[in-house]
Amino acid sequence: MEIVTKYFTEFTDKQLQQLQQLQALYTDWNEKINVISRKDIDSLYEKHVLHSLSIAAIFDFNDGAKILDLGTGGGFPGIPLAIFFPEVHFHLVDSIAKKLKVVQAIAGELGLTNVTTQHARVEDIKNRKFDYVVSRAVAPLKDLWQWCRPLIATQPSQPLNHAPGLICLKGGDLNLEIQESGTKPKIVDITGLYSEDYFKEKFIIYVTR
Ligand SMILES: C[S@@+](CC[C@H](N)C(=O)[O-])C[C@H]1O[C@@H](n2cnc3c(N)ncnc32)[C@H](O)[C@@H]1O
Repeated sequence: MEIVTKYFTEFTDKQLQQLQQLQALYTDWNEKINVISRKDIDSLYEKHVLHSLSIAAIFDFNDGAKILDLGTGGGFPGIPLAIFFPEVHFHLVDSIAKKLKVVQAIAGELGLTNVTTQHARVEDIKNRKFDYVVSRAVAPLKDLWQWCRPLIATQPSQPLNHAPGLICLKGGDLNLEIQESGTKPKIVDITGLYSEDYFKEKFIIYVTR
């Protein structure tokens, strides 16, 4: 938890309480339904919460913005971002129902009223538009962009701080993946955001139309 407040200092008491609750909630739920690898549970705040919040360090989402978390798994990056941005709406989607059961329960126990969930393959979602799609560790950029492009608003409901698009967390050498995606993303190296080794060669990839 201290590792989060070392870098993010503007939390309200309510947000701090929600962040504090995460360790116990994930530990409990993970014993019933495995959503986080056992070795990662001990580094929940570093590898999952801080990594998810790197999006908040770069993007200042407007109140009222609508965000889809594609392949949220156990709720990353969606849950930490929903804590950080209580006025932004997060729709957390995954193709595995039991993972969403955990996410729904955790969002409920945290009292997050800005989170909804949907059990679906994202490419099957029709007639919905979002200002942004966020995603971590789900698929190659080519697939992510193909799946989410139809879901990204061309006419956002309000002026946005950043153009609508896909914002994904990725690591390692991404040259080939980006080349194969046919996109020209903005690449933000987040290594310098935090001093922990885990963040070496970690990037935010931002694709707009
Ligand atoms: C490796 S997990 C990552 C989970 C989470 N984003 C994280 O970083 O901890 C990938 C997740 O993406 C989901 N997924 C993969 N393809 C998907 C699709 N087409 N639509 C919805 N969910 C998908 C899987 O079910 C799985 O839960």
